[in-house]
Amino acid sequence: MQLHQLSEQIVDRKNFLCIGLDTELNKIPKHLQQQPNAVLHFNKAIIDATKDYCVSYKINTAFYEAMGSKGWDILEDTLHYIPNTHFTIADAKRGDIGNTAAQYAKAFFETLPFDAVTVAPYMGEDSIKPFLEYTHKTTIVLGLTSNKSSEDFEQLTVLSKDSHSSSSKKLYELVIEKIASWATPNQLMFVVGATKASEMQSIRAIVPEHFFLVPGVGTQGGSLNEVAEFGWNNQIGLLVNVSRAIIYADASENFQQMAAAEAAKYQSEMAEILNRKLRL
Ligand SMILES: O=C(O)c1cc(=O)[nH]c(=O)n1[C@@H]1O[C@H](COP(=O)(O)O)[C@@H](O)[C@H]1O
Repeated sequence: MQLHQLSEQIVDRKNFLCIGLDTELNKIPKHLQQQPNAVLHFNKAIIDATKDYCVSYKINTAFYEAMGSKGWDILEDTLHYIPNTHFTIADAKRGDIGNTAAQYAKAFFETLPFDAVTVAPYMGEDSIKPFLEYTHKTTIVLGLTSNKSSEDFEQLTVLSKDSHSSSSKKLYELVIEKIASWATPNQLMFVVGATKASEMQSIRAIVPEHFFLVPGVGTQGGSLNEVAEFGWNNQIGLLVNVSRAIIYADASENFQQMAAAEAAKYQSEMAEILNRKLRL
């Protein structure tokens, strides 16, 4: 699925919710933990329960890599279980020199049929371009991340020079501005954390047309209304990820109903925002 199709799904399904499948064996309901292939079983149950309330699933590869080769099989089986009406993201945060980046791109876009992959931009152009060569896929670049440590590097003020002038900017602003010139908004998204909603407005001014992947609503405390207030663009432009607050909504035998109820709550808040914004 490409980004224009994701926009259509958002309007049709009346939500811009991405559910993060950050599954850990010791956090899933106790009664499932002893079953063979418990993590896959849990993921399928969560997808069955929530697919009507979201438009996307994000599989954070770390949770599967941590399980060894069995984990990679579960990741693959989970991906194939997701309906093709949903936008699929490999949250892998890759970033390496050109020939290695080309192998990462092949891994997530060819060997595995993900629609999108997250990448870390700090090794520069040759680490991103191999992903952008897949013009029918989406590359999601970390912009301003939701964690406190984004202060360490992303938020540093740097001097930006070209042949005519120099000005000071935040490093993440420079990164977003430069990378936006490497591909069209049809194949490029930026991660902007929901915990950084106030900065979202100035990022929108740099990239008015791009989709943002917005993690940090839910357990990390970001506000959905603030995200909609500051991150909205004229094509909606927002995909909000929630992981733990939905998938671990309940640890009892009712976990599916409770995950569905939590996802439905986000969906209806988003439907209200869409109604309000699209009427303007
Ligand atoms: O790229 C991401 O998805 C990401 C970027 C970021 O700035 N902050 C962030 O939390 N994430 C991811 O988004 C998910 C957030 O999970 P919850 O806090 O449980 O909703 C995790 O998979 C994180 O790795």
